[in-house]
Amino acid sequence: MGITLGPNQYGKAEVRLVTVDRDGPVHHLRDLTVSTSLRGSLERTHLTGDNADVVATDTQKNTVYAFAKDGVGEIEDFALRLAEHFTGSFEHITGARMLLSEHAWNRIDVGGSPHDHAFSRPGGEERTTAVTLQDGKAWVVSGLTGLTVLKSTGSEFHGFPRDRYTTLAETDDRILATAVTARWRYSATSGVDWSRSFDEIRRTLLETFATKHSLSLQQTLYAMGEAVLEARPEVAEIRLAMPNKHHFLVDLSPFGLSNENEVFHAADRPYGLIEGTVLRDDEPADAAGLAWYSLPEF
Ligand SMILES: O=c1[nH]c(=O)c2[nH]c(=O)[nH]c2[nH]1
Repeated sequence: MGITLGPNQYGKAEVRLVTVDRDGPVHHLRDLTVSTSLRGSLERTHLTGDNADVVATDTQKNTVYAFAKDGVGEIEDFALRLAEHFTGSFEHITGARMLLSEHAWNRIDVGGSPHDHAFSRPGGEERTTAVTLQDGKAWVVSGLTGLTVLKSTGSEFHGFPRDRYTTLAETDDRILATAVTARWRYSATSGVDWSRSFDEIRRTLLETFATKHSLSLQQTLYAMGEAVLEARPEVAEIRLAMPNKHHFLVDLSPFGLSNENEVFHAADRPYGLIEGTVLRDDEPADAAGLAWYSLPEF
């Protein structure tokens, strides 16, 4: 009984591509996950390890980023462009399957107007509360998780120490993106319009993220907490956990292309994790230890 190679395909799965159309002050953002698969006469690599017919998956990934430089357009058109390129350029590649998904972003509303370069991702967000009642005392710690936001400019990061392990380039213009987890402790457990308070705190967090020019995510975190405490007297203390969802500029120079903050690799992990508490001067940090005990993230 003979053994033979059946149907097969190979490619780069889940290329995380973010593009920013910076033609003017109003930026247009696209966020895609692209998976490429190529099919064809691929017996040689499977049966003998001869890779003469194998378009490396790394090449496929680079092609996705390089093609994005010309603009993505409709995902159907982008997928067709890629498929036609792969099948048209390599003799042994006779088929291509491109799987694309697009992740939606909405403009953040600031003072009733859509912001030029700050976005939030719809969905995935939760409103939370943790009520603790012990020994006759009560605390309400409310919050939100999964508030995913991104600004395509207005963020810098430089001036950090350099040692022999530092490779990060300084930047005066980068994408800043995070998924905010916020928990705030109310100074009272009655007489608060919980719903209105939540809406106003959320709005303040979003507007501050959008409008505060950022020199670090830490600075943005503090500014967001400070703005909430300034605007909402019912809040005694706010804690924020903000992962730095890195967007790395793709080096397109090997392909003879420039990249002026247009094409990014949205990295999944590792991520920076910036956490901090913002509280009032007269509020000792551990005044409500029981309220915070064992809450996720804090
Ligand atoms: O805003 C930032 N804060 C950091 O602490 C940090 N560290 C890093 O590598 N990038 C950044 N960005």
